[in-house]
Amino acid sequence: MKIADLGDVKLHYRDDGDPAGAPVVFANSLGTDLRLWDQVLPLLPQGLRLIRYDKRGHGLSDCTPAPYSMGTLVRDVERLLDHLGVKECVFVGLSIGGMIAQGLAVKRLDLVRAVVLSNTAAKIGQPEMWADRIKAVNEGGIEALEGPILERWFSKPFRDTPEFQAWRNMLVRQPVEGYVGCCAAISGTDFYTPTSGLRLPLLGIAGSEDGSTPPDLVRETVDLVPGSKFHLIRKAGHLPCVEQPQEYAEILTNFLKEIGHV
Ligand SMILES: O=C(O)CC1=CCC(=O)O1
Repeated sequence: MKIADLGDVKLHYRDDGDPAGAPVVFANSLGTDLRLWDQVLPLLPQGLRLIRYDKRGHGLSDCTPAPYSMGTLVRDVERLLDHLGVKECVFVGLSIGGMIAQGLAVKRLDLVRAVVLSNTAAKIGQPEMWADRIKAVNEGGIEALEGPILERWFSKPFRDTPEFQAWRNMLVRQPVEGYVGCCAAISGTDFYTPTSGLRLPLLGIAGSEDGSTPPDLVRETVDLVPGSKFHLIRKAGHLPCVEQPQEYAEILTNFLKEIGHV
């Protein structure tokens, strides 16, 4: 098991693939851990260095007291990548992971040469909505909201599969502190202006059934950066890397090839 001790927080991460290969870094969504990418990584080309991590309050990383700020979450991965000696990675971020991707790209262009913004936006939801969610989860646990969350995460057919139950388990076992900590970080984030200034290769990915960050919202952010590409995955909700891993890996592979990362 790999743990990076960053002083105020210890982060759990995995560093797979070719240690000398071009790095690709993956950041997970709210309420999920690095297993989010389990089905995609084996389908990517050989020769890449594949790094993923559990953000603060999630998975096996430390769960520090809420609330968190987006600045803290960006600084965590910045320090993790410095610790690992990573430069010029392709950063793939899903949902809050995609917000972290935007924040990191704006701050550290030496670390990020291209971004994949999956099921994310420069701004997700309104502060009132996040305040309601934080209150509901603090009072009733994640189970209080699991139904609507899982409906946003997955398309109806997927919710009838045995695999669905495992993802539900991941969600409801998520520590409340880490969950509401990250809700606060999302609530306080509006990256429209900084993201508009980015000039780097960018691929946007959306899921046709995504109830959290619908395709039009993802597209709006992707279009802030001239020359960006956009791909809609059908028959998938907020987590297309889970529902359609083959297509997800294919789109990502094509992008990595186009920008000469493989
Ligand atoms: O729970 C949701 O609505 C999905 C989600 C929003 C931000 C994130 O990271 O996941």
